[in-house]
Amino acid sequence: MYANDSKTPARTRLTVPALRQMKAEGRRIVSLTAYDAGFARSVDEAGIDLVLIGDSLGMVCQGHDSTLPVTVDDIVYHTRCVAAGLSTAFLVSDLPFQADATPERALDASTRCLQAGAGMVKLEGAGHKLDVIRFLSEREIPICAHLGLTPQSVLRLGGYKVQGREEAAARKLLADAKAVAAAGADLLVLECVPSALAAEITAAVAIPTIGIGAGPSCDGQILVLHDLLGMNSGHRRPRFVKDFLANGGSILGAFQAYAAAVRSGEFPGPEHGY
Ligand SMILES: Nc1nc(=O)c2c([nH]1)NC[C@@H]1CN(c3ccc(C(=O)N[C@@H](CCC(=O)O)C(=O)O)cc3)CN21
Ligand SMILES: CC(C)C(=O)C(=O)O
Ligand SMILES: [Mg+2]
Repeated sequence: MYANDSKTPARTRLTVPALRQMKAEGRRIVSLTAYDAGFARSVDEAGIDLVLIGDSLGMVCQGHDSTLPVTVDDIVYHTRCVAAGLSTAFLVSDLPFQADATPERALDASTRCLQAGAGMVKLEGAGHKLDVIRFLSEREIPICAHLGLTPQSVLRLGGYKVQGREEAAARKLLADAKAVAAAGADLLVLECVPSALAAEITAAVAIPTIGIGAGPSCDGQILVLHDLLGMNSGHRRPRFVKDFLANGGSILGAFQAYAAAVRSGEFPGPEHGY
């Protein structure tokens, strides 16, 4: 609809090589979650580079207190909805809890996500997930790894806490980041890790890093849609969240303000990091 508007220059769908090129050129990758076509259209119009169908939908759409209840069917449904609204942004689908437990299950779930319109799937962790990343990568499935605070591990972590604060944990995270890249990951989300560690990891890997609560030095930033719109009511607001609707004036204005703040390096500020 907007792609053919005479006032807007024609834009084409971002690709995996284009994302890597953005890292090389120091252009920040502006990312946001979305769960339906209406918001996807606005996100696209605002020029957001990457949209994630996050398993955070279990919390913000379904009302659970973790991401564990989310199923592959849920992710596929929301991927279809978002894909119907997007024309430019790169689309990534989260593999939900245990959909990546074995390479075969992950291949099955990933195929469904890509057939529903995603261009990449995301999975949490390293360890045995390195085999999964290798398996998918060898089968030409683009993969985003996710390290630091991995919400699907909440039962063992005992809550949503910053990861990699101690020296040994920081070294482990850096080694895991290098390992997921070597296994074939194309992108890496770093969630809730000290800013200095995220900067070190970003410099150490060739693939782009996308931060959430990981400071300003990542190659891109991501937020949960509802958080950006100030809709985190009922929960204590994590430090990395900023309400862009408060001064954005409209939903589209909030997305544009977020994109501009990430591209200029103004967001995240020191107060949003650890
Ligand atoms: N709405 C929403 N936003 C998110 O960012 C998000 C979800 N849901 N659901 C899945 C996970 C859970 N996330 C969270 C939730 C809480 C904190 C949090 O309160 N963090 C503390 C850190 C405390 C510490 O260890 O120092 C903070 O104060 O920021 C962080 C990430 C990120 N993801
Ligand atoms: C916060 C992002 C990275 C995520 O995994 C989600 O929304 O599920
Ligand atoms: Mg997720």
